[in-house]
Amino acid sequence: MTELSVNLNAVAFLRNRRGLPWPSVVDLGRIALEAGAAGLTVHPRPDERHITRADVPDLMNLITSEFPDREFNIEGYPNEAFMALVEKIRPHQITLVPDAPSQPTSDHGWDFRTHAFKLQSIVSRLKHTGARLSLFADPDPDPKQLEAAVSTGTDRIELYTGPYGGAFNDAVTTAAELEKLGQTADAARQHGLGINAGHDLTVDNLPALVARIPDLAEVSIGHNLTADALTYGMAETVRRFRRSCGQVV
Ligand SMILES: CC(=O)[C@@H](O)[C@H](O)COP(=O)(O)O
Ligand SMILES: NCC(=O)COP(=O)(O)O
Repeated sequence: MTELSVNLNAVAFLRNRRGLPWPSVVDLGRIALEAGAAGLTVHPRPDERHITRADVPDLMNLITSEFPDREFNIEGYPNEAFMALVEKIRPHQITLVPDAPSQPTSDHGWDFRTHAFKLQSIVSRLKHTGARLSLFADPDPDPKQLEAAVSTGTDRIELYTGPYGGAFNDAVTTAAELEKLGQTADAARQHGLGINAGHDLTVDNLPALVARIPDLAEVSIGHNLTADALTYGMAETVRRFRRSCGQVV
């Protein structure tokens, strides 16, 4: 079954517009978990444009104290500050992305052939936290790329679905991007890697993705989910996204 992890970045972005404590990422995270989300995801970027480092222990405490059967996934670039944060928090999953500090968003995965050696020591160090490791990956079924990903010691890759999600008004490109994702997932499976996915996923594009990648373990979704929550509320939105993942709600 494909699990849904709710990314709270956009909630934090709205909160940060003013020096006020609402909307609360903890309160919205609680509603999402009560509605059946398998976990929460945050991406505490160096500039704290949305999720701050202070948010992270509050959200981990929410899960460990109120939802001990759910997961906390922390995403980020493995600089020393990020490594120290996740080593202190010890989340259930750590997702490493190759983002530069100034990047507007995550818009590409790791080039494993270039970065495997660097990632090996980072993955090895972070495994001592007890977390599952996931590495952000472009849709690229090249066996050399997947072999390099395996050499890092990672448990999973997270397929970058931005090009797929961004082609929402172009059926031909959508189909082509979906097949690239599917072929990459097929290759990853053959190499023993678990498969996550994320970026610009919606209730409309999720069903085809889950159908093409039936063992897709987890999708992490924030931007469009938060937009829908403005219309339907967080609880009903989580239920809508869970149904789009094929879950019986
Ligand atoms: C890795 C990924 O695609 C997203 O989880 C990322 O966290 C998006 O970052 P922003 O919310 O800052 O755009
Ligand atoms: N890893 C993807 C994620 O957590 C959220 O991406 P998006 O839904 O905000 O594009």
